[in-house]
Parts: sequence; C-alpha cells; structure tokens
Amino acid sequence: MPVSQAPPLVVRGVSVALDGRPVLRHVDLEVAAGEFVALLGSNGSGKSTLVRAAVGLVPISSGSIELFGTPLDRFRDRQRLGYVPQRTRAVSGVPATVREVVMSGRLARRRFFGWRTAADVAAVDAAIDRVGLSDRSRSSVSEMSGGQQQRALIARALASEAELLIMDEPTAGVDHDNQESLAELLGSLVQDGTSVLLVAHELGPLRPLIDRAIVLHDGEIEYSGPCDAIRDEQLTHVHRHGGQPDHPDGFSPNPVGA
Ligand SMILES: Nc1ncnc2c1ncn2[C@@H]1O[C@H](COP(=O)(O)OP(=O)(O)OP(=O)(O)O)[C@@H](O)[C@H]1O
Repeated sequence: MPVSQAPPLVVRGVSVALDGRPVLRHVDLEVAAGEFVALLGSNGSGKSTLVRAAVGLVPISSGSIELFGTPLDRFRDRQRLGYVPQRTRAVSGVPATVREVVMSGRLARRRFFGWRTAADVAAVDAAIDRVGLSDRSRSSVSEMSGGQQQRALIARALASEAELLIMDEPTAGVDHDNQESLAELLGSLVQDGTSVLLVAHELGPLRPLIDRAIVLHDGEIEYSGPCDAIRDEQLTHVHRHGGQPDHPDGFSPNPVGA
C-alpha cells in the first residue's frame, strides 16, 4: 500500500455550528500514516460531527481540513478514504445484500459509470473474504446481526482499498465476541499500513490497538494522549472542571489495566 508523506488527516482550528449552535470549537486533530486514533467522549460531545466534517459531510465555519496533504475542498482521491458511518444511519431498512453494499465501495474508483470490471469483482470478493462474510455474501444486510452489518460496512471501505479508515462507533451494539473479531480485523489492517480514526464509547478489545486517544467534551478537545490513562467506565462521565486541558479531571495519570 502506498504511504504518502503528508499525514492522512489534519484538522486545524475547526469550528462547526449546527442550527446556529456551536457544536465544535477550534478542534485540532491529526492522524499520522499508520496511526490508530480513538475519538472518545460522552453523548453529544461532537464526535460524529467531527468525523462527518472530516469527510466533508458537514460544513465547517472556520479552520481547515486536509486529507493526504490536500485541502478537503480540492481532495479528489476519494478511494483513499474509507468512511464507515454509524451502522444505524447506514443500513436501517436497506434491502441490499452484502455483495451490493460492498460493491458500492468500488464506485469511488470509477471514472465513469459503467459495467463493473474483473478488478471490481476481485476486490469485492477479497474484501468480503477478509471480513469473514463469504458465506453470507448474498444475505440481506438488514437481516444480519450488528457485528455482521459492521463487517459488511468495513468490507465496503476495504473494497475501495482505502488508506485511511474513518469509523463512527463500529463497536456500538456489537457483542463482546464480535468486538474481538472486529479488533482482530482492524489489527491486521493496521499491520498492512492502514490508518484509522475510530469513534467509540468504550475501548474494550480495541484498546491494545490504539496509539492515541482523544477525548472530546462539549465540542472541545479535553484530552489527547495514551489510552492507558483512560478507563472505559470513565468515558460516560467525562466532566470538565477547569484545570489543564490535556489532563481532564477523573482521568488517572497512572496506567490502569484494560
Ligand atoms: N443535524 C443537526 N442539527 C442540529 N444539531 C445537531 C445535528 N446533529 C447533531 N447535532 C447536535 O450536535 C451535538 C453533537 O452531536 P454529535 O452527534 O456530533 O455527538 P456525538 O459525540 O457523536 O454523540 P453520540 O455519542 O451520542 O453519537 C449534539 O448536541 C447534537 O444534538
């Protein structure tokens, strides 16, 4: 996989207002090549808005976003970016099969609409195989379990041969065993050089993969650093009481076990 010199994602001083209300305030975030970054924070802190802004789905009111060194509004290599939206947003009520969903991941690579090529079919087969859904490829995504749906969405991003995966809560509603197989899959992708930005409510089996955790609170970065200072049960109780911005109250300075 080609490794570009510029970081896959650089967000600088980004603010977003939705319905006239500030949702993100001067957020800085960078994902380096090959890095696995977790974006954490309580409900409504702005995590989804930040990743949606990073892929151009939400307009920013100030700041800048660069993908692989190119400003977002001039970024054309969409296939280098794999966005995996929240499962509930992406698949509820969709009667498509796994194969159809994954094939849609090839669209970003095509210059013109046309018949799918042998390369498209091979990439789709490989992506479905990689996420372990070969025996379910003709199944309707809406009838599958949460973990299987999540794997189908990841396969869609893999089919485009993305170098940066941006995933919004891939572990939400997924049981522990399936979270473990998801972690295994993501671990193998990172080993192959894929960079990951992942929104999560709890780290669980993903914890050993994470290079850096970022905690958002009320639209601002509250913590950026190693995740060994963060316990899962703290993530739903992140409060700011002043103090140093890089060390939120309630976060143990000492590493704790997973
Ligand atoms: N389309 C919208 N219009 C207006 N306000 C919105 C919109 N989308 C989100 N918001 C508000 O922006 C804030 C941040 O929402 P966002 O979904 O980014 O948070 P989150 O951290 O991802 O939350 P969760 O963990 O619950 O998914 C919330 O207060 C939410 O109500």
